[in-house]
Amino acid sequence: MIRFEHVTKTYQRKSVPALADLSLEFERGEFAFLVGASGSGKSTMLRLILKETNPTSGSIFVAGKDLSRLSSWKVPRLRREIGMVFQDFRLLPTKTAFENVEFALQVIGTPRSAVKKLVPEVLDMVGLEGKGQRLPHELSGGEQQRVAIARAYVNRPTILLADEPTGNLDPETAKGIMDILADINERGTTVLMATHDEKAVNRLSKRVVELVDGHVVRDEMRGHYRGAADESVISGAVPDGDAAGERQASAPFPGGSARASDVAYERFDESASEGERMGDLDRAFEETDEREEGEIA
Ligand SMILES: Nc1ncnc2c1ncn2[C@@H]1O[C@H](COP(=O)(O)OP(=O)(O)OP(=O)(O)O)[C@@H](O)[C@H]1O
Repeated sequence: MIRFEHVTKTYQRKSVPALADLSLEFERGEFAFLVGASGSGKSTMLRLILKETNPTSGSIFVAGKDLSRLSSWKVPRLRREIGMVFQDFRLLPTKTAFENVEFALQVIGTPRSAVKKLVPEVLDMVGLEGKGQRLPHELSGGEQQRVAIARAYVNRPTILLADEPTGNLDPETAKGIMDILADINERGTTVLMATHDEKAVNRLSKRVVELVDGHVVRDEMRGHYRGAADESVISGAVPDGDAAGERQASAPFPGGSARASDVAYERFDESASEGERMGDLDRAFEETDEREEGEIA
């Protein structure tokens, strides 16, 4: 369903690759978490799947298509097969919950009769029955994320990508959101979720892929948020060998060895590039202007 073959991605003006020789496959219908420190490459993986940006080298296959061979006019069609959910919801503020979801169908030319049927159905599915006429600011954070999920799922994408969807939510609200994502996965959609939400990962017990500096350091089928190496860091034990030492030095989470200054720099870089990221749904269907990044498409 999604395959990365020796993918390296180096952004312009960066000496270190965001992803380095990454090879990984996600099967149809799978639910996988991407975990790792800020700047480890999780969002870059999601952007590559959406063809928002291109790899520097290597190949990516999504739903049977080699993205490097996908002509630009076919990119919107690719994105129709992929729903996307963000940490900050990205709803259109002047449109109601119903209209936000409706808009996703309108831009792909769905007939009015189908829109009328599908929007209430999906709003019910995410637990928003009776709240379709509310504007985003009249909804709680959890409810806004439900609208965003409804919008991403309304045309039944084969893949749902979620970038820290519970990052702005309290644990109980986050749990509700995770239940919806699990339900969507049960219905056959492949779900890939980048997250720092330890509880969500541990509760669902799905595949966990951990990235450190653009490398996969762990890939477990029924994984937990922290791997065995992280636990040894927390308990103070120092693993033997260079690789283990290096891994520990890059440990993403509390344990005494996370490189706080590096993380801060990465966050700074990210905020600089925030404008390049995918915005509201209307922009999501537009072609990526790779020239802004100075990349060769
Ligand atoms: N558009 C961009 N231009 C330049 N560098 C970028 C861009 N996007 C990401 N990077 C850099 O690529 C690296 C990986 O970033 P990425 O956003 O993929 O990490 P992440 O694991 O998703 O982080 P977070 O958990 O904070 O979302 C970082 O060093 C980051 O600064």
